[in-house]
Amino acid sequence: MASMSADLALLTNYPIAKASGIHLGKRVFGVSVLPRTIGFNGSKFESFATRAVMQVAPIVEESKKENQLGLDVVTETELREKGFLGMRKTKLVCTVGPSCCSYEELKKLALGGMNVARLNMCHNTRDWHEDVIRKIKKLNHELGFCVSVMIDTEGSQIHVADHGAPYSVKAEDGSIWFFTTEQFEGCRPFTVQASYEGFAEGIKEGDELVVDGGMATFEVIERIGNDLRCKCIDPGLLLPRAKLSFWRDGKLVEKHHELPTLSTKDWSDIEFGISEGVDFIAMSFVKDADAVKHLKNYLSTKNKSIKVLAKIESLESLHKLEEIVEASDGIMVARGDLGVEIPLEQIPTVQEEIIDLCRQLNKPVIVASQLLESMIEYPTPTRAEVADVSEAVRQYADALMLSGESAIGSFGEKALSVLCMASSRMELWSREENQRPSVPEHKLGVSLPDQIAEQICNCAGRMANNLGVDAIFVYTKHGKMASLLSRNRPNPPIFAFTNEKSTQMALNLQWGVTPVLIELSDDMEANIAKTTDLIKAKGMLKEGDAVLIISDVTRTCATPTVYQSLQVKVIS
Ligand SMILES: Nc1ncnc2c1ncn2[C@@H]1O[C@H](COP(=O)(O)OP(=O)(O)O)[C@@H](O)[C@H]1O
Ligand SMILES: C=C(OP(=O)(O)O)C(=O)O
Ligand SMILES: [K+]
Ligand SMILES: [Mg+2]
Repeated sequence: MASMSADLALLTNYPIAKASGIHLGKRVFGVSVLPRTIGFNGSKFESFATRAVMQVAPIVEESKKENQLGLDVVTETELREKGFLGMRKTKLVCTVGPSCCSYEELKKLALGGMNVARLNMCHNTRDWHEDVIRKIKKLNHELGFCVSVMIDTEGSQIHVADHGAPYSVKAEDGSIWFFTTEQFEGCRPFTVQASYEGFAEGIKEGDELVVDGGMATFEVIERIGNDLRCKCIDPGLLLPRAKLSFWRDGKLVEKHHELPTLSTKDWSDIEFGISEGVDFIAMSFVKDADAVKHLKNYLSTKNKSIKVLAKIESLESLHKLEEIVEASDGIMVARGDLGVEIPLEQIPTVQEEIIDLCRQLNKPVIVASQLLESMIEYPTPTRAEVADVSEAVRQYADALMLSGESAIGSFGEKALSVLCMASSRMELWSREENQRPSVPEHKLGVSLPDQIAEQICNCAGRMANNLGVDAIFVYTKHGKMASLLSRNRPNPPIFAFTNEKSTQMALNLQWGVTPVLIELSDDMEANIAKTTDLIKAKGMLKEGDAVLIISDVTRTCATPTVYQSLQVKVIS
């Protein structure tokens, strides 16, 4: 007879237990929990992080004094150290949690290359989130960083269940378990609480209940009111807040349509985000374009330019992928929940399809969840994790995201430096050896000016590569031209000069774009002269360097029909 037991001494602490899930997920990941030798690049990662911190610190002070050119301190350091072509293109998002929420810890992540800080509203209190957002704004304001803030809604997670204990619990083969919606304190043997009243609705005898995408599987043997009696048919671990899915005849039983995408709590979190001036709202469990449009309309009535990202994490969202991508300002491939709703072996191809579609439709895309999961616990990643990160970079995702690695892990900074190193390496390889076509076939523009903008950016991308220019400068109000350039994934970095703070913060998520906040006038020649002079004065541009210049703000009365222009300037 099976007994409910805490599994392994290693798994008595919740965060560690969760992290270990990936190692112990028998048929899922099959990586052992044997102590691993730390060698390889361990010391290299460390020295990289230390070096970055040491060298950026004096520049932080300097740039505070005279910062006519709104270039953030981290980019400035990277540019000085590595030159234009050495700049990292892939953007990095870090989830903030208890392991990295102090001012000093956040500063280290900012120095380490965090472009966007993500706050998962599923966890912690309003006061805690407010405190973190204010610290990030303070870092930006006082030390010259440029870290955007994203809140991620809780959404209606109908399939979360808890066994009441803070550690993982083992389900043995043939053991009988009770999944209930009854709320009670503490834990009862063989009893799991489901988070949502209607979780068993539509579920029949013989259906399969799968925990965390395959950690354990049960067969439903009886439905009693809202509750289910189940038999374990594939033993494994139940972690706290485990994700559940139901399967019938090898197909997922879809249930998300039962609840609204944005709950009352989500709306209250959104109001909070608006009042705190966040830059992005990531919507969990998006089912169709309507929810995205609804939130975007709401934000526009409030005159807010907050960007709405749709998280692709359910089968339903895959059915309506194109309309969701079109309606949103960006996408997150939320592999954690997605892996519960589709067979795991489909994740890699689905990820690539989503990334390709986002590029076609010109929306930034983040690849999220379990990128360096073992680093929650260990100071080096598995080789397989580095390969996964590199593959996302090769597929040209705009951004990569850390979850538990930064939120609760002991090696968040190091995990960030692994992302930096692995993405820089793969970007270099892609540039030199990867022959994938750089311009997607899909045409976006409907109006003539939009078509012109798109064609100019497509040509500019090719031209920049063919001419081997050092950098691309784009002058943009709302970021459209900058994103169209980024879409072509050109070799040189794209400097996007804008006079809109919200544009600067939104472009932080876009591949290869360095947003720079600066006063722009109607006189484009004056803008170009001013920005090149400022960059030259900082020693970042020298005689003979070539810059490709694109603008979409030349709609002056003198040249009413010229919407966009493209020129190459060789610095004298
Ligand atoms: N703001 C926070 N406060 C406390 N813990 C957090 C916070 N954000 C994230 N975490 C922890 O980090 C883990 C990984 O984060 P994430 O992947 O965003 O959440 P989830 O596991 O709920 O999908 C969470 O399970 C939780 O334990
Ligand atoms: C990023 C994800 O969402 P969350 O962490 O909010 O569950 C995910 O499911 O992969
Ligand atoms: K969430
Ligand atoms: Mg999720």
